[in-house]
Amino acid sequence: MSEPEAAAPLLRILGVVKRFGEHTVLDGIDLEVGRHEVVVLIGASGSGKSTLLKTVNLLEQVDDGRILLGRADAPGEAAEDITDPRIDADRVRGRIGVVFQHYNLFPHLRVLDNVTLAARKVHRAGRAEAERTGLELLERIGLAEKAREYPDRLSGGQQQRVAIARAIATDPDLLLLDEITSALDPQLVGEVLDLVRELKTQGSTILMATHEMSFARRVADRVVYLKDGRIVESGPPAQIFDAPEREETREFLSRLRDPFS
Ligand SMILES: Nc1ncnc2c1ncn2[C@@H]1O[C@H](COP(=O)(O)OP(=O)(O)OP(=O)(O)O)[C@@H](O)[C@H]1O
Repeated sequence: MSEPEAAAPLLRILGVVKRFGEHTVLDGIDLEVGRHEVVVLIGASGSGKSTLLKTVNLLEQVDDGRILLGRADAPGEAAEDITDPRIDADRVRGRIGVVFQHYNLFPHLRVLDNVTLAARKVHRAGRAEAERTGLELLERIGLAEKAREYPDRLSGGQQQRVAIARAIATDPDLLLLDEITSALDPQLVGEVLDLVRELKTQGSTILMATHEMSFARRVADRVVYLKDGRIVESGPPAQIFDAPEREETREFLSRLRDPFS
């Protein structure tokens, strides 16, 4: 499918359905993520947030619908149907940076090598070039002095920032962040939040899932409330958190203990 207009969204999720056996986990999801937009998925445990991110990253195959991914650096170029079964999944994954709840850094590799590994594999960058870029990235996230350390010498928040640096080292078109703060002590959440906000300022396009409403409020351009695999409501944080239009959204938020501090 061709997307000639410069303003075409970077990501278009069109009627996506995902079933596990009899259980329909994504029930016709339509969602667009604009260039440089930060879209945050919220919803109860089991509502389908992670599964949606996994369909975009091709870790799960859709049962119906399509997902189109454009190029960040070439807005006029045709978006690619990444759900086309003939697609090279590894190549598509190389266009998408992913960070999960658990940082998944390689414990036997120093911080710098963790950051450069993907860049070297995906882009076949030489060691010297990858290290230069890796050090710049570590500088950007304020961890240059940890470049030669092993991950277990870093706090959880620092490890998660390294995982984010690793995800952006390949200069991906899209970043997927799945519950990246839920394994962190509350006092470490702020430093990860600051980094995500910085990425946003620098123009990254981000689709993320979180249970932390304060995080969603502070970083999202748009918040999407998912319930039972359907989008109930989507809008700017002020709408969703202060004046939700749907009763179901209001009920979900009122059940949460997080007071959006
Ligand atoms: N591989 C799988 N096989 C079978 N069922 C699955 C699989 N992965 C997810 N599910 C089910 O799909 C539903 C949605 O799960 P998902 O992890 O997407 O929810 P979530 O909103 O991300 O939840 P949480 O907030 O707890 O991470 C759940 O009922 C889950 O048990």
